[in-house]
Amino acid sequence: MGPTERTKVPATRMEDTVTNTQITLVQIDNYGPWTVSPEPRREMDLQTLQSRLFADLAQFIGSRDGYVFFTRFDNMVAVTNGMGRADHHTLQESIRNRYPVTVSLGIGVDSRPSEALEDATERLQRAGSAQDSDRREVFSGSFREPTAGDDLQIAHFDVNDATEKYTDRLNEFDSFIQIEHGYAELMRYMRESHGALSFFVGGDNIIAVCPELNSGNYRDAIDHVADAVDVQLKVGVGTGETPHEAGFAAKHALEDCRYEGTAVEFAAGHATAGD
Ligand SMILES: Nc1nc2c(ncn2[C@@H]2O[C@H](COP(=O)(O)OP(=O)(O)OP(=O)(O)O)[C@@H](O)[C@H]2O)c(=O)[nH]1
Repeated sequence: MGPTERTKVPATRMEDTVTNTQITLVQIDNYGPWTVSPEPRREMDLQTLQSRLFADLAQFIGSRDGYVFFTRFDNMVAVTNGMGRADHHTLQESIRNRYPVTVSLGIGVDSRPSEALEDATERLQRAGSAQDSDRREVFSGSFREPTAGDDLQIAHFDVNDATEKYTDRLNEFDSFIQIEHGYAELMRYMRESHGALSFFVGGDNIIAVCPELNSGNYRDAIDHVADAVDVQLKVGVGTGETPHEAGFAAKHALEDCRYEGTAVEFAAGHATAGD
């Protein structure tokens, strides 16, 4: 099968896979002081720099089948299964060559995404503060073996009928509040219950990097958000060796939800033994 093909599989099959997530924390070095040196810089210039840096990271990491999320822009979280030491060095060098700022990279691997991020973060924190002027371009990581053959699980959540309920009825700010409420509740629940990391990616979409979860876990998450803030979600869940493979399978599973009117669907992003 090609790398972007997928097979729809029952949830029970997904529980047999071994997941391991490699997380890279990208942190702009000494950014706070830079934003006010020698005096405060124009806000839209900072916004331009941040969004261009995110776009460049998305291009670089995406072309290697990884995912990156903008989170707070001065710190960004990437899922980098499939990217090794050399790729990370090239990324750091390329930013240094083209931007007025540099970035530090911490890399961690764990079956729980939150633990992988914790490890990645500790590596940077041990080297000094984000605002130490002499802490630059930290590079510290453990990398997942490319031959490990393990999988990632990525869940693509979407608000049901957001266009009809919000976009076509409410002004943009009130629509945004509704979507943000759903996001805040989901991200907290998934983090606290499962060590999953959920990121708002635009529109009404949230992508979560998850450990091995089953369909009951996802139903509980959806029910929790509906009960807490009255936002109705559906989710496509994908597995694969790279974030792109898993995330692309998740998008197809989400289409299956739309087609079948279900709340949770699973798909595998590559052939598994026995297929
Ligand atoms: N990042 C991202 N955003 C998307 C994607 N698909 C849709 N969107 C965004 O989500 C918005 C709403 O689109 P839909 O989710 O298809 O619309 P909906 O009204 O909620 O309809 P249903 O999802 O079918 O219930 C769009 O305007 C896009 O901004 C996607 O795959 N990725």
